Amino acid sequence: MGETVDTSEIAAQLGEQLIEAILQNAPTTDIQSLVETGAPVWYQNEAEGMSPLHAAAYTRNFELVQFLIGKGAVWNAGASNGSVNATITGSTHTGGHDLVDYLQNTAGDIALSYNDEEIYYAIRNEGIRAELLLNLLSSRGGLAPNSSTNLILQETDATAASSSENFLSSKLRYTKDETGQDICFISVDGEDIGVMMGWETPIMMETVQSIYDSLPERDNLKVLNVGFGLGIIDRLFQALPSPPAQHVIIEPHPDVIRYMRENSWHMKPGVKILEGKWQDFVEKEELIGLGGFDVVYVDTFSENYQDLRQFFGHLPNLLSGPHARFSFFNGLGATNPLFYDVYSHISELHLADIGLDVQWSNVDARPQNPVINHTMKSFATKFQSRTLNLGLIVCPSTLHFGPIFINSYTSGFAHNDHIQPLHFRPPECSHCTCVYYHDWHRTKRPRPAAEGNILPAVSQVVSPAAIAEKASANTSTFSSPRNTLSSSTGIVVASNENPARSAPPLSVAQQPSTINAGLPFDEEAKLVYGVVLSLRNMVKKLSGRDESFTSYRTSTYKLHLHETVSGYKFIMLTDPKTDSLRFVLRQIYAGPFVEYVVRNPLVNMDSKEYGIDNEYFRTSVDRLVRGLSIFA
Ligand SMILES: C[S@@+](CC[C@H](N)C(=O)[O-])C[C@H]1O[C@@H](n2cnc3c(N)ncnc32)[C@H](O)[C@@H]1O
Repeated sequence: MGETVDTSEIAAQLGEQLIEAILQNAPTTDIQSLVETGAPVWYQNEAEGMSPLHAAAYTRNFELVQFLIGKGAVWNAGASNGSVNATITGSTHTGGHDLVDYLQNTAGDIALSYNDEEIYYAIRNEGIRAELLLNLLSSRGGLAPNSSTNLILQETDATAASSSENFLSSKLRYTKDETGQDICFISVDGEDIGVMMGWETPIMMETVQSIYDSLPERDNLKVLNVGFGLGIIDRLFQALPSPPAQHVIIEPHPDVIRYMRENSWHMKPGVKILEGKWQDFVEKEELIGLGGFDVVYVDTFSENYQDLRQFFGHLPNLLSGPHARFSFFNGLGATNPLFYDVYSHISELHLADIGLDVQWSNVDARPQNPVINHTMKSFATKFQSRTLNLGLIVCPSTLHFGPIFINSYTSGFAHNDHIQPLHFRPPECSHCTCVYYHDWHRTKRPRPAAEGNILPAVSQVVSPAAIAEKASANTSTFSSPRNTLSSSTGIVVASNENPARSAPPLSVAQQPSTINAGLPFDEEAKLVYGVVLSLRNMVKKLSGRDESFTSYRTSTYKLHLHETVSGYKFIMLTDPKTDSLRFVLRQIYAGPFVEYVVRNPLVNMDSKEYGIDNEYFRTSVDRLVRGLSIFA
């Protein structure tokens, strides 16, 4: 008997070869012949979740991106480590499910992080095409509703945030946030998830204003609102110069209905409350018999795009005529710009199917006084509202083609296979300003920076002994967003706090690290930055071409560099034996940094007075680094 051939292993080898060739900028013809001879374009490696399309996006090779898409590359690879199981919800209120995380960037996200519109649009358009096709197939029964390639159809879990049934039977809590704004929560797995938050008011205001301004007739309006929540939009409808003659609200949740009753909504003139889900009424005389509506607005919770699309199908029966306006709160993939973009377009196309014309407009609805909690953070992106000819769609999150400020380097000297601290600094500084510090392991610890030499939100070097005591059972502690992370081996890390509120500095006697200490870490950072700049310039001069260096090795450490096209640098120092960490640096940049720093409006990247530290970034970087094989 002949030997068994392991085809998956061969595919993996070819896939790796293909990715490597792309990253090495091999000639396009070589890459094409690799694909022609069987290298799988759908391949996604386990170590980094990288696909050929990711690699082409990293190297900004548009021609290759087009070629790979033409050959069947998966546009949303990375959405969940190869098998897509994200749910696109039909309303805003996704219950905090992130569609991607730091290891789950799609190739489109990478293009976006480079501000590469050409590549981004090629991938996005492929996304629209593929998702439309999958929608069509599923609606004709040609595809199982939980196909692993389709973004929209699969429920990720059955918590109250993603299952309508569970949501409707869970307890809701109405309260005020710390800025005094109304907020409505449910608890999912012990975490409070905002169903509706007062800071979304500007989005609702923009919606009502745009609808109202575009109505040819404003008297005797008939308005239908699906999903009361905090009643923000209903209050705004009621506050119009000519309030609706008829105002129908569909709401199924018993706690919301109780809240409505407590606030006398059942008594308001012209208001009719239909207690139940829209699905219960949409074909019933009770609703249809009320006559066509001039305005229909939908903002539910825990429903997905399939539900929303079903609702679209009923619009011709609900709207009063060509002058009528329809709008919905668009949270389609709102935590990821690519999915958001793809699904905004898909909804537009599906609305066109039923004769609705779409117009979009923008609204910046960033919270003025952001409350730092998980829910708020995941939605605290720049908001966008989109106006329709026959309605208005409001969308959280916006495409980010603005400049991206990134500059990072690591400092310190390695021991074992462990990686040393990371520092980030704004690119404009001619001297080194440390805006982030993270250390995993080292024998020769840096000393604390001189007073006044580091920015708020940048870590202080503290005693490993003190840390070790605190975190004895835990090798990595992120107990609070503004907390101290400790590594099992010592040192530092973070405080995102105002120094005045931070823990008091350790006394000299408490600082055993000084005996074996290296330079103060701010000095060390400057030194590394200087070395990198000099080497970079030297390489450029010597090569006489547009060449850059990506690493160098001494007998005691190895320095890895990733420089983005926009000129920012990511640097790590490791043990000299470590293999290339270029991909890891790229991942830190395209993953945690873009996700939690660049796209986080709470981080002021231009600031020379404040660091960029934040819980999500730190946790993601730590998890990414600790997951590396060299860390094992
Ligand atoms: C995000 S809130 C709406 C917020 C509202 N737009 C406002 O301005 O305050 C979602 C509401 O939709 C309701 N809801 C959930 N599923 C629904 C369904 N199938 N039909 C009608 N309402 C639903 C929820 O109970 C909740 O009150």
